[in-house]
Amino acid sequence: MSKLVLIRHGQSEWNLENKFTGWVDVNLSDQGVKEAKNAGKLIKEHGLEFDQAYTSVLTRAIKTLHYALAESDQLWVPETKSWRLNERHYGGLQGLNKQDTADKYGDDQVHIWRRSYDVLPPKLEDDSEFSQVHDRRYADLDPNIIPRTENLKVCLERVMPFWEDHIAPDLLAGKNVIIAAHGNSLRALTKYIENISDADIMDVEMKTGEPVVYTFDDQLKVTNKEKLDD
Ligand SMILES: O=C(O)[C@@H](CO)OP(=O)(O)O
Repeated sequence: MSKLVLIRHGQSEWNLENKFTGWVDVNLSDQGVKEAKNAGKLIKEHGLEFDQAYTSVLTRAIKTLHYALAESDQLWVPETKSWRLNERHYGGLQGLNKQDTADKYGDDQVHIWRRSYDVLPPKLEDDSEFSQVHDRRYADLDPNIIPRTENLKVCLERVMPFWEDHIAPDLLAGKNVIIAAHGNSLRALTKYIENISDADIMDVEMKTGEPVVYTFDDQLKVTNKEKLDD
């Protein structure tokens, strides 16, 4: 039996400002730091011990992982960062205020962009200040693979190779794994793990800083799911 803990990063500065974030590398807010530390406290209280940690290449998720591991006395756990765990790329919406965008395009359109499984937001131009095409952290990625926009379907397609190559083999080897990532990259993983339909995934939300604990049998079937809160 192995355990997998998923944590969405604590509240970010752009969560607080209600801006579409995606691949833009914003920091945790003060509240987000508190949430990340509280996640570590809950992990410790529940006696969860990890063999491997994974996170994205975005500061808000990396810091959340570190606060949670530090708080549970496990900062030593081996960790791997991957762009495949990054937030869903929000395309041309990155950097825009969500309420202003709803006022301009309507609540329904914004809900479709945010939660539909397969509708793509408009593409982000490469010369935008919110583009990642010239970001050094993606220098060894084929520039054509760097997203210009993603929906949840595309996000799931780029998360899955990481599941197949890293996470699933760890769980099958009996390791306990923690992943600190993002609302939508974790919704994508949740869809796969729980076999949620394209329609039903629209209603699944991840709370910031709330650890979700799965227990798997040796065939990688979920035998238990628990959300840790105070
Ligand atoms: O802005 C984002 O990148 C995400 C997560 O904060 O927002 P949403 O809730 O719209 O998926």
